Amino acid sequence: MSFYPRFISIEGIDGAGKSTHIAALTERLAAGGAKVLNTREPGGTELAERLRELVLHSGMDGLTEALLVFAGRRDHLQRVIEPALAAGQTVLCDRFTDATFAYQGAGRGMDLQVLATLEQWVQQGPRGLLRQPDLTIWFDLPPATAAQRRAAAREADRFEQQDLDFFERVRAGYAARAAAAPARFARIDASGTVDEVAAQLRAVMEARGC
Ligand SMILES: Nc1ncnc2c1ncn2[C@@H]1O[C@H](COP(=O)(O)OP(=O)(O)OP(=O)(O)O)[C@@H](O)[C@H]1O
Ligand SMILES: Cc1cn([C@H]2C[C@H](O)[C@@H](COP(=O)(O)O)O2)c(=O)[nH]c1=O
Repeated sequence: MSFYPRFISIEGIDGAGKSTHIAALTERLAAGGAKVLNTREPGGTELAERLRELVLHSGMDGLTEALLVFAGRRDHLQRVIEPALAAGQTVLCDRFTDATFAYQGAGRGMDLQVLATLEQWVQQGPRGLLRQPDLTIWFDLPPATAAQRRAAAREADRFEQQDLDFFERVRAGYAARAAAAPARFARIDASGTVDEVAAQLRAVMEARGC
């Protein structure tokens, strides 16, 4: 059974093309009558944006990264995401917890059970339910292609400086999360042209009634 998704996350390895399509996705949702809140992780609140700066630019191990992104997520959920959902808004979030399982879990080798415990603690929603996106759009791209696109676009942060093996593991981490939650995940083959990727995205949204 499918239902109108109000909490939507966008995922993929760095350079997969998420940012390129978020504005059009926002417009589509708004044209359908949704009041859209655009946000991102790490980040989304003043505190979480400060943690983002540390995670992206200061040296630390995988556990420290995970603790900081989950601390930021807690603040983000409490101050921004839960109030927006309670007010009937649609939340469009550039990355959420699947990124932690992919980057800190698969990429850095953090124990997935530890991440699952942190996820349970941090994402307790109303009535004790685990807060998860209703829909996760995964832009899937081979790491070599993503690296070429990034190189042409901008200066690399701590994650973007990682080698192709790291991004192969991160990609596999996303694939594992998608396999574990097939109803929530929609995979987009991001290797085509911008127009081809946009057409896939439209098809995903149509299939979800958006
Ligand atoms: N389908 C495409 N074909 C070729 N280039 C693309 C395509 N989609 C995006 N790009 C380009 O690739 C670069 C990375 O795209 P974008 O910034 O949208 O990725 P991203 O997933 O948001 O990355 P990050 O998560 O690291 O911020 C940009 O220069 C963008 O113009
Ligand atoms: C949420 C989250 C993110 N990351 C990493 C993934 C990216 O390399 C950066 C964010 O950069 P973007 O350009 O905004 O996509 O942070 C992570 O390692 N763990 C997380 O939970």
